[in-house]
Amino acid sequence: MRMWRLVVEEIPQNLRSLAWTAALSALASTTLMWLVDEASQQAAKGSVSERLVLLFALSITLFAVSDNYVLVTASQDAENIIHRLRTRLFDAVRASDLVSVERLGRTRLYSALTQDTQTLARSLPFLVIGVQQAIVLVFLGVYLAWLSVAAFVMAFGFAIVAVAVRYARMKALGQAMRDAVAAEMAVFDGLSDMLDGFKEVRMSTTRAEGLVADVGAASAEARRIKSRTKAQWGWEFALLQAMFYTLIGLMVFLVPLVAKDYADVVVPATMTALFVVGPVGTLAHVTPMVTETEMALANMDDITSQLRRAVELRAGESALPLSAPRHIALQDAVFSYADSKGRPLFSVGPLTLSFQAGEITFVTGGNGSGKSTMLRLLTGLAPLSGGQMLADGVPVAPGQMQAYRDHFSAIFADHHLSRRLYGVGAIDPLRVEALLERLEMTGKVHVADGAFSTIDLSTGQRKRLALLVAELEDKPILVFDEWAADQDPHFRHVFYEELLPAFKARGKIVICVTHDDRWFGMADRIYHMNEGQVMEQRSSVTAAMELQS
Ligand SMILES: Nc1ncnc2c1ncn2[C@@H]1O[C@H](COP(=O)(O)OP(=O)(O)OP(=O)(O)O)[C@@H](O)[C@H]1O
Repeated sequence: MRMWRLVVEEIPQNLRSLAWTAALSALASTTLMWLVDEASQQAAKGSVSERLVLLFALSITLFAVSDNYVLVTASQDAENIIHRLRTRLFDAVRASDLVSVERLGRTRLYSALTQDTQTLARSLPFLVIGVQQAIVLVFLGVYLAWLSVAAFVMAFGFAIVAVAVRYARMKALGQAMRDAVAAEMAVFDGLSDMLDGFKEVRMSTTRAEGLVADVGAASAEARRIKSRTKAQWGWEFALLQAMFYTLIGLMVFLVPLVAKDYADVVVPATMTALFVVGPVGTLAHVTPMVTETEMALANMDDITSQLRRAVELRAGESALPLSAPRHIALQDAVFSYADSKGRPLFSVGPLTLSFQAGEITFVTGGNGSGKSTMLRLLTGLAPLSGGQMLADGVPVAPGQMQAYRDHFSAIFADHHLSRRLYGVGAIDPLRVEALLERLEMTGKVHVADGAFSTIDLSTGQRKRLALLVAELEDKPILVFDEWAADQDPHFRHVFYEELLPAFKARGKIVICVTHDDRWFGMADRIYHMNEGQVMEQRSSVTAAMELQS
């Protein structure tokens, strides 16, 4: 059972104290039941002793204190477990490759981090209570068996049937619950579409209607499945209550037929049966949570292991150092996107390209020709399925991949700008000021406490801030994927004629995906891509000859 394994692995230090306190709390509730029984018998004979009252008060205190400890510890442990699972998931995402993360999709990752962790937070404390109530049942069972074996067989035969029926029903509902989760995911997908594409949705009534209809249908499906399962729960709940009354009936009508002493056996047995009802009800309530928790854990395990598989393929990536290269290249590099069944979709290669320090290389090509895919390979974000990656003429070893990636500052077409300037070390305010001025962003944004004052800016302005971060990072290789496409003509000019040559003069390897043919003359080398293949249109030799002529 995943749940048990998780608890044993994650919170071994509290397991023993939890078990002891749960047993103590169970002992206190059983003592309470026995005291009620004793007190009623004493009351029937005249008066109740003060000792019983004192014991009663002590048992209640013990019960309250131990129950509180169990609940608080279990809830805190649940949060600890969730924190560790989340951190593990973050680490797995971080260490995985881009293709695996894209294949999983945002919706699945979000739902694991929200819905599944919520299920765990809700159910883990209840499951501990379930264990505690099971201990109460054991104590009650011993007491009942001591009173009357017949009463014990009736009560516990009944309890086992009640919990088993509930568990079997929940197992049968497993598929329905999985369908409900799938429908919930479709709702999440629709919500992402609506929020990410809010402008597009707002701009078209028919698009908005289509989207809302789809989300509505998914939500209605989730409602239909959940209502159906809840209707069944309703019936089961009513049946369970009816069974409890039947149990009391058995105690008062059947037990007297087999027990000799009515006052000493039937009354306490009926009382005990009444106390059995609570724990059995709790167990019946908690049992479905086992299925829910197992499903949530299975989903989180599946996601983590999918990501880990990608990590294992590239095990030990961050182990070896790699000094800043002056020359990088792809040699006969091959890569294919694959669908969920592993069938190849778009392929690139074999690609052979090289990039030199102190040179500007442009990569051109039509939409969908494979430029961004080539950049993913060159930057080590997607794994090569053939060929190799060279740094200073030497193949980059698997153990050097992270060190290799760390030499890049890349601004991809879909660049994400964080407000905080992560990983740039100590920030020199004067240098930041100068950079903001150079990027013509003075007065619009400033940097304070390691963060931009705002990133609510235009797309072009955000890309300028990304360039500022790249400047601060001062890495030897710079990659710009259609960076200038979002800039105005004036700043395009600044980019191609001032910023790129400045990077080149500082000995950087500059790689630029661009459609701006007006500035093709600025490149030392131009590669053109077409349907996943590459050809060199201008080498550094031809560029030098062009300059001379
Ligand atoms: N994550 C992905 N999964 C499957 N196929 C993909 C994925 N990303 C891109 N592709 C496919 O790879 C092909 C090349 O895409 P790529 O983004 O590399 O082209 P590009 O030259 O950069 O295009 P553009 O100029 O439009 O940005 C496309 O036909 C696209 O269908």
